[in-house]
Amino acid sequence: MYLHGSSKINQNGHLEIGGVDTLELANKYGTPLYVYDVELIRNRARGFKSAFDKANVKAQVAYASKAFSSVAIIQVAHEEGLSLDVVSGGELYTALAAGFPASRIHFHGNNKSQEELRMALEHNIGCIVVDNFYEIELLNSICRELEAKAKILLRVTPGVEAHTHDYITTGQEDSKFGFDLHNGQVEKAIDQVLELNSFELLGFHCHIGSQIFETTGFVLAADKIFEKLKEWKSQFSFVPEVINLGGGFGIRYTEEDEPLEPHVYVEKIIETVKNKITDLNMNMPEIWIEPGRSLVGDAGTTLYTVGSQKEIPDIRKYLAIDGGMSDNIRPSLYQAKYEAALANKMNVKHENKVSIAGKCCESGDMLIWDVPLPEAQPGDLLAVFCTGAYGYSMSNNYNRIPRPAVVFVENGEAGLVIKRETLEDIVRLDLPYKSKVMNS
Ligand SMILES: Cc1ncc(COP(=O)(O)O)c(C=O)c1O
Ligand SMILES: N[C@@H](CCCC[NH3+])C(=O)O
Repeated sequence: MYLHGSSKINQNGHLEIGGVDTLELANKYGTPLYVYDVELIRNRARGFKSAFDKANVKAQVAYASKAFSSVAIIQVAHEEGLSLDVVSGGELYTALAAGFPASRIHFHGNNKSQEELRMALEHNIGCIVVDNFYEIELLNSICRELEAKAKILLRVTPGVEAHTHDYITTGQEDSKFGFDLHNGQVEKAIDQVLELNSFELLGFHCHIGSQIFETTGFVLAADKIFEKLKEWKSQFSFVPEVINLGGGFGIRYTEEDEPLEPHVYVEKIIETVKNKITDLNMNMPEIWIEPGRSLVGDAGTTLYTVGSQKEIPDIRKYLAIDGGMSDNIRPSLYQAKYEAALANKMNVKHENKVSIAGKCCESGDMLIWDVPLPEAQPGDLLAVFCTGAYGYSMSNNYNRIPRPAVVFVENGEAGLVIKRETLEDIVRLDLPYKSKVMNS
């Protein structure tokens, strides 16, 4: 059994995270419960940051808050000196509510609304990552109205796509994001933004995919961008201050995954950029990266209470838990794989294969197929590991199931950071039809 970060088996044979017994957590806060190992998040953040510091390279490590956004995690990101990537007014609002410095917030998205762009400008955020021609027009008109100047990166699509273990390079990448690097779109965008007073162009951004286990894709993407920088230097007399190579660094969900340490990705990126600038006789740009999953993914564990079981002789045993695709949609959406254990029976051999079913009214609501566990009883506590990224952030109220609570643990202490939704919350936004008709 692989235990991440500070997780261990304690004297009672229970799973302990951050020095806290998970049974105590389940008793106190109920299940399903997301538990985050804060020390592990801090270590990951320091792994990325210190690799830049050691090389004496100016950098920003921006936490991609889509992986898990809440006031508390953003406060931790701030404490660790990270920057922040947001992709919506909601994520931006959360960041501001957490007191995150606006100057270190970067705003992404392929269809930012007028309201979102206005909010970003009014708070004078650090950078808007402009995605398309419509956004150039829209942002320009809002900048004029507010008499503001926007610091921007242009998002480019380099034609490198990571498929976790390998890469394809395509002439013209089929992506909804960014300006294509190969068909003149980027040149047209640079030309437009350099002409307009509304913009201060800092540089370029690209993101090649997620859950990537090698450095090859980042090197390929940097190669392609730097090839172009040479042309743009003579064409526009423009040399970027910032190159943002996105996120996508992989983590270990199961034994099939073999991620690299954060510093390995960073060192390779620095080496590549340094070689390129020497070739081009250019100053070293600031390097920005945007890890999401690799900061919070394996720091998250979901605790569930075991309920019903169904055995189909010679076929399969189903074990149902008190959550499912409403709190973790990744298995249904991406056939994502996870490992699990019975948190109250950690020293009992995990050797009976069972399949973990959620409680939603959907046959596809299966969390894990064929996972080895001890003989389980109703009331046992199931821990599903590595659920910290895109778990809570993609949770939903399917079947009107309230979303779980979230707890942070560190140094033997636990703190509730997101309350469990209640049944009252479920109907909070509902209005009776008849009275609405009568009142209107
Ligand atoms: C633009 C951008 N930056 C950063 C990320 C974070 O990716 P990950 O969570 O894989 O690090 C994503 C998501 O894939 C993204 O689209
Ligand atoms: N939500 C995806 C990753 C999306 C990355 C954001 N662009 C996942 O859970 O793996």
